[in-house]
Amino acid sequence: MKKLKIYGTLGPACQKAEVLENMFRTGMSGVRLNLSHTTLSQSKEILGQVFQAAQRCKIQPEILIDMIGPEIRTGKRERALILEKGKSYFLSQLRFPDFVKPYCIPGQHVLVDDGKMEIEIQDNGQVQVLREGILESRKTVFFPGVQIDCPALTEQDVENLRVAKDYGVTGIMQPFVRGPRDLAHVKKVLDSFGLSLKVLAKIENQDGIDHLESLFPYCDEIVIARGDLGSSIGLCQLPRIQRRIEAACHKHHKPYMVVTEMLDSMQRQPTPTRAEVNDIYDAVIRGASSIMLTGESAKGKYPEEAMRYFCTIAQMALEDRKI
Ligand SMILES: Nc1ncnc2c1ncn2[C@@H]1O[C@H](COP(=O)(O)OP(=O)(O)O)[C@@H](O)[C@H]1O
Ligand SMILES: C=C(OP(=O)(O)O)C(=O)O
Repeated sequence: MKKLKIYGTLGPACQKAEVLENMFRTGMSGVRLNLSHTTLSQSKEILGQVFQAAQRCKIQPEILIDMIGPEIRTGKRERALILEKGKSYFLSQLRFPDFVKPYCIPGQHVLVDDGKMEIEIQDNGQVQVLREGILESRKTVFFPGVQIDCPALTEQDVENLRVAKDYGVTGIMQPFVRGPRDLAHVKKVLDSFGLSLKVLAKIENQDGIDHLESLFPYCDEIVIARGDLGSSIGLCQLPRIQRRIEAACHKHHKPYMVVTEMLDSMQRQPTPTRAEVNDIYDAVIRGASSIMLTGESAKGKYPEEAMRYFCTIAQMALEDRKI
């Protein structure tokens, strides 16, 4: 049986070598750097700490970079914007990228930050808040029912790939894969830089689901990216779609990762919920090849404790999987 890989997302909460060392000691196999929030050259210090911590634990760490790709996000902001239910705000306050402006027509609903917030576009350059929340920097934006065309890789992505070798990157996560063409394009860019990195295809919308099996020859691993996937297909559909993707991967012997909100409550509390411990055990016993923490390790209050729970439960499920 193959070893389970366990990842943590890098961010301000875990950027100390001691914190990273504790995470490696409890069983973390590698890290993911989300390049929607930073660049490789801005992450030199944190990656240096990753290698230092891994070396102390005699681990060769996996370094995954998550590309910007066709993902749509709000702009950077120094201070969070509180969006109150029922209130109106200027669209410009939300800092959507310019290329989505033609789709901002009155009546259009938009999900923000993996659907935590929802707004409706109005006819006076304003939006009304349907589901309230706090809008921080660079959060995901999803227009239900609208096809927005974007390139597979942005210029920033290509620049990050150009220097990937210098930073010890071992794999790339391609967001919102819409079909084999996206992965063929990624492969072409990797080849042009002489990179032979592992390619992980993130399934985040209906296009990805519809083309799933045709992606298998073009990637090393499938990622069930439940954050954006939940917004795209509707949260109530998520469990059945997760299981369908898992079944297709098993049928074709394709490794897959399960990710997002696996220990979400541990961003704020030192212990997980019963549902979360079940989710981790279930994902591993059903055959995930890897699992990953996101906000819990990147910006949560308890990154080490979260990784400890994550690894302990995953290890237990892995032992039970042998039965
Ligand atoms: N490299 C980083 N620098 C600063 N903040 C980060 C970084 N990576 C992640 N974060 C923070 O942690 C949150 C959760 O991480 P992640 O799941 O990767 O992002 P998102 O949910 O935005 O896709 C991000 O929204 C962001 O607030
Ligand atoms: C991991 C995910 O991607 P991102 O953090 O880029 O939204 C997700 O959508 O589940």
